[in-house]
Amino acid sequence: MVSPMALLARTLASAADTPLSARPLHAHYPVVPGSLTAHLQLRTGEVFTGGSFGASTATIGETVFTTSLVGYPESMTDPSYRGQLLVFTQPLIGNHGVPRRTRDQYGILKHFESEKIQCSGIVVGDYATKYSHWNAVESLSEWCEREGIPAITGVDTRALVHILRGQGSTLGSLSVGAQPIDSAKIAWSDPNVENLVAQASTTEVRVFNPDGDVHIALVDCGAKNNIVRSLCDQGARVSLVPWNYNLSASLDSFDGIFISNGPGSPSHCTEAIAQLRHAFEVYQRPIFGICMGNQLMGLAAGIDVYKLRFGNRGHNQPAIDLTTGRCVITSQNHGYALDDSKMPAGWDRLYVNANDGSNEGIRHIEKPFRSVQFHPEARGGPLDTAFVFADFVNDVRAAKLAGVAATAHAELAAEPAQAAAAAA
Ligand SMILES: NC(=O)CC[C@H](N)C(=O)O
Repeated sequence: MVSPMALLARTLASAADTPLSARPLHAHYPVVPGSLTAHLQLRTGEVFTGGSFGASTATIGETVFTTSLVGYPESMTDPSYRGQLLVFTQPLIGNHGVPRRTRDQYGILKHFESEKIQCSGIVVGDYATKYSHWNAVESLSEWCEREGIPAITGVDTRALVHILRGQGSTLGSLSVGAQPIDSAKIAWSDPNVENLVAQASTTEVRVFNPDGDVHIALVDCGAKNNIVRSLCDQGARVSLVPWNYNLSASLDSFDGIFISNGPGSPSHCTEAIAQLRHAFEVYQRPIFGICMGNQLMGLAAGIDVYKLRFGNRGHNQPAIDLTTGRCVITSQNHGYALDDSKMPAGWDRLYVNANDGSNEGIRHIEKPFRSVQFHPEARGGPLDTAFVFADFVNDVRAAKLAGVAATAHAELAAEPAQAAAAAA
C-alpha cells in the first residue's frame, strides 16, 4: 500500500515533469455552481476557462499578478491598477466579503483606496462563495457585478503566473460566454499607451484637514486614500491638486510637495515632469514622491525609466535603505522602474530591492528631495515604512519654523527689502 505522503510526492513530481504547454489550461478549482462560463485569453494565445462571478461583460487589460495574501478591496480600488486585469496568486479570494463604505474624520473612505473598483477585471483560483466578516455588507461577486467589473474563478493561477513571469505582463481579454472570443476579432489595445494618470487624477483642487499647521500640495496622479490620510494624520493641511497643476505659479503657498502613486506609464506625464524640474531648481522645502512619484521625480532629475518584465506587486517586497543598510518589508504595485545604474549629478540611490536589485528610491544629496518606489501607506501591506510620513511632515514643519523661504526666488525678492530695512 502506498502511503498518502508518497502519493502526494509522486503527484507533485509528475506535475513538475509535465511541460507547462502540455498541461491543460482550464478550470482548475471548482467554479461557482450555476455560474456562466468565462474565459481569460492572453494575447499570446493561451486560454483559461473558468466561471464568471462578476459582471457579464468583456474587457481588455494588461494581465498582472499580485502576491498579496490579504487586502483585495484595497488592491482593487488602488488607482494604480487602472487598465489592468489583476490576478491573485493567493488562491482563496472573497472569503471576507466587501466592507461597509464608512468614512473617516477627513471624509475619506476608510476601507477602500478610492471611490470605485479601478482594475479592469480580476482573476482568481478559488472564489469563496461564502463570506464572513463583522464589517462585510456584500459579497465580492455582488460588488464586481454592481460596479460592472468582470471576474473569473477556477483558473489555474499557478500556470498563469508561470506564463506571465516567463513572457512578462501580457495583454489579456476577459469575457463571459460559452466560447472564447476569436482572438483575431479582439481589439487588443494596450492601456499603457494612454495617459491613465489624467483619467485617475482629480480635476479640481480639494482640501483635506484645513486646520493643519503646514500646507502640503499632494500632486494627484491617482493617489491612494491612505496617502491623503497619512499626511492629514501628521497634522498637515493637504491640498490635493491635479497631476498637471501649475505648481510653478504657486510654489510659495506650499510648505511641502508630495507626488502620489498612479497608473500606467510615467512617460505620459510630461507636464508634471516639467513642473518638478522647475521645482528642483527653485524650491527649498521638502519634496517627496511615492511610486509614480518616484518615477516622475527620477525623470525630472534626468534618470531613465524602463518597464520591468512582470513588475513587483505584493505586500512582502524587501527594500534595503542604502543610508543605513536596514531592510524593510514593503507593499508594492508597479510595472516600471528607474534605471539607477547612472545617477545624475546631485542625486543618489536611496533604497534598492533586495530580491531583484531594482530601484526603490532616490534622494537629492543636498536638498530635501527624496522618493520611494514602494508604498509606505501600505493598504494592504506591512507598516514598516509608515515612518516616511512622520519624517516628511516633521521636515516640512522644521523648515517652516526655521523660516526657510519656499523658493529661492522669494529669498532673492526678500533681499532688497531686508537690505533696505537694515539700512533704515
Ligand atoms: N503604484 C504606482 O504608482 C505605479 C506606478 C506606475 N504606474 C508603474 O506601474 O510602475
